[in-house]
Amino acid sequence: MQHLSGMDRARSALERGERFPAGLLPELVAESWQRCRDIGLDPNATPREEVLPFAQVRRKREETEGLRRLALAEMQLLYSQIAGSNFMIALGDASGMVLDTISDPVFAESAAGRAIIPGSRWDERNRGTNALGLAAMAGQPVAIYGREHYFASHAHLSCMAAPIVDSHGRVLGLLDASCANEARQQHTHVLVRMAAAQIENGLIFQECPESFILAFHPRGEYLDTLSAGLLAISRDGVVAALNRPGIALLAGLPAAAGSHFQDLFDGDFGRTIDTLLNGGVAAIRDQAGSAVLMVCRQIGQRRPRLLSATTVPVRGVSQAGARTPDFICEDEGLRQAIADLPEAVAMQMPIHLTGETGTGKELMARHIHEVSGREGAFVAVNCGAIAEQLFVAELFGHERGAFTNARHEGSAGLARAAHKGTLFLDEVADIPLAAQTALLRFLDSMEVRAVGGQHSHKIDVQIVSATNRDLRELVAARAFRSDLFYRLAALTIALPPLAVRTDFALVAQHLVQKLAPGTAITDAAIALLRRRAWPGNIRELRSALQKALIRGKGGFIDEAALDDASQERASATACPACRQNPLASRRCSEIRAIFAATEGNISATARQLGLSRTTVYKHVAEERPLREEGRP
Ligand SMILES: Nc1ncnc2c1ncn2[C@@H]1O[C@H](COP(=O)(O)OP(=O)(O)OP(=O)(O)O)[C@@H](O)[C@H]1O
Repeated sequence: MQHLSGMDRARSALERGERFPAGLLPELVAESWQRCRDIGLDPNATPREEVLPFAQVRRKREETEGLRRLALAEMQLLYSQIAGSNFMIALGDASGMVLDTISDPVFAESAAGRAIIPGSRWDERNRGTNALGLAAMAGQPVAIYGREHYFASHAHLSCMAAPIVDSHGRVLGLLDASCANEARQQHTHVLVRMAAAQIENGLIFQECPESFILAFHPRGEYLDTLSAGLLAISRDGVVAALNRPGIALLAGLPAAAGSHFQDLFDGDFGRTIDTLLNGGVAAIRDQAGSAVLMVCRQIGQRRPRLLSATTVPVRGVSQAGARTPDFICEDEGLRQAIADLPEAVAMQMPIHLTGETGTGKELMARHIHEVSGREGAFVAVNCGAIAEQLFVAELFGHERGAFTNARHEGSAGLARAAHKGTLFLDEVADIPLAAQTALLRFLDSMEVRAVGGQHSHKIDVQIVSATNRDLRELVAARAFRSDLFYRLAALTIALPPLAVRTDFALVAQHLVQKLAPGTAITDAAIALLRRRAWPGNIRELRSALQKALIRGKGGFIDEAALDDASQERASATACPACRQNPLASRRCSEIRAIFAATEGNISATARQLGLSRTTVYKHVAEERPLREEGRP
């Protein structure tokens, strides 16, 4: 007989409507299954995917503004801690409605990722047993692994949620990390709980600017940790707020807002504050007789002021920026295109980069220099910016007074400056014809002779060139020497336009971290940006994000922080077949917006979204006329 695991037995009891044998499931899960069954949910049915209208999401976001600002900063940090493991971090309101998500792009594209969106409701009645819904109901951290989810269709997920609670014990919101079941990591649960605790502490600072904030713990080395009790207290010694560890440490005492310092601690409030304000650590006893050490974390201000996001103590936000390398290259096509780089640079093959403006040609050239490990300098020459008559002298140098306007002391030239390094010839299509011959001669011999000089110098450089023009066309028009073209383009790498890059989300995330380390950008904001056309490519995205950072005053970028150009694209409508279903229509409008952004290119849309061309076609079929390329 086949051996059945505890979970198999529990699920089979669930499906047959029988009692769940004791001990097979965590108690919270068994109770939740029972409630779901009692309200008639069928575990094998498709869960109700209720998504509330955006106006409601916006209202909720406004109500929870302070919480959201802190939470998004923490979510961004969590994102950087667990990045690369196929997961999503969501902020929910107290009822389990999703307000914002930040996710790994792989998860965002999965069916679950597309279901956990702002406005989606994850309460038990809608989605059966799940971490967000259960944490909302139980008011405590909950992890639901795989088949513990009530609905069989959620069995591939693992979710961990922790409530964010104020000092009255009210649940203010929920933090959730969801991932593919096989990718789950034990420490994620701990990280989520820590992040929730960090937000709770942040809220105390944010909401009590006039109070002293005191940290206490029986052991000094814990005063700086999340285990420390935090106590916000007025100048008169009245407690304004306490965090959860504080309540736990003072168990049995009236540890709540409204109590007086002396109800909790055996010591004079004024004298204790004096010690603390002198930078000291106060060693006192609580009223139950336990010794604690206490320090002051905030001196209350006399008048209230608005705390800006930066004054709220948020844990090591700059780490997020440090983690990210400068060069993002997760686009599959681009990765393939650069797969041969190490061999090419080992053989010192000239590499030619093509791509529209702002697609990252110069950064790629720098990356090539890095890959080559060459010890010399990276020297960039903007070929379009040097006057024709000076080109050869600038590149190869000149002797003293070799020509009118020659620098008095002469110059070794840019090519020699790149000796043992990389010479990057940007805008190479603009090299004057006469200079092309000199360049070709140099590439053949790797020898440089300065204008007016007698001697040649052998140099050792890696050549990288770039242009956003079509060199082949220039060759055909005889504006560029064909032999030079072939010499330069031993290996050609084409940088894709931003609109078709499959790693768009990572590029956006990265740019935000470069511009403002630790600042969160939500999935919804990235989805809107992704739908836009980007003629200026990554450079244009960078300035759009810069503007969003200025507009989004909360220290994060969400949909509202984006400019009108981004919002307009959001209104792309779904196809007639999808219009009735909120989730389907959201996905469909995304497909249609990207289709528009890529100028009706079905392959590019499919590639960017990881869909088949047939699927894309289904959603855009009535958008005639399709381009040649656009036929499925
Ligand atoms: N792969 C990438 N990852 C992260 N940032 C990038 C990437 N590629 C480019 N950028 C950023 O985009 C901006 C434009 O890049 P870059 O100057 O390299 O483009 P370009 O193609 O050389 O532009 P142009 O043709 O106009 O000279 C820069 O701020 C750069 O740091």
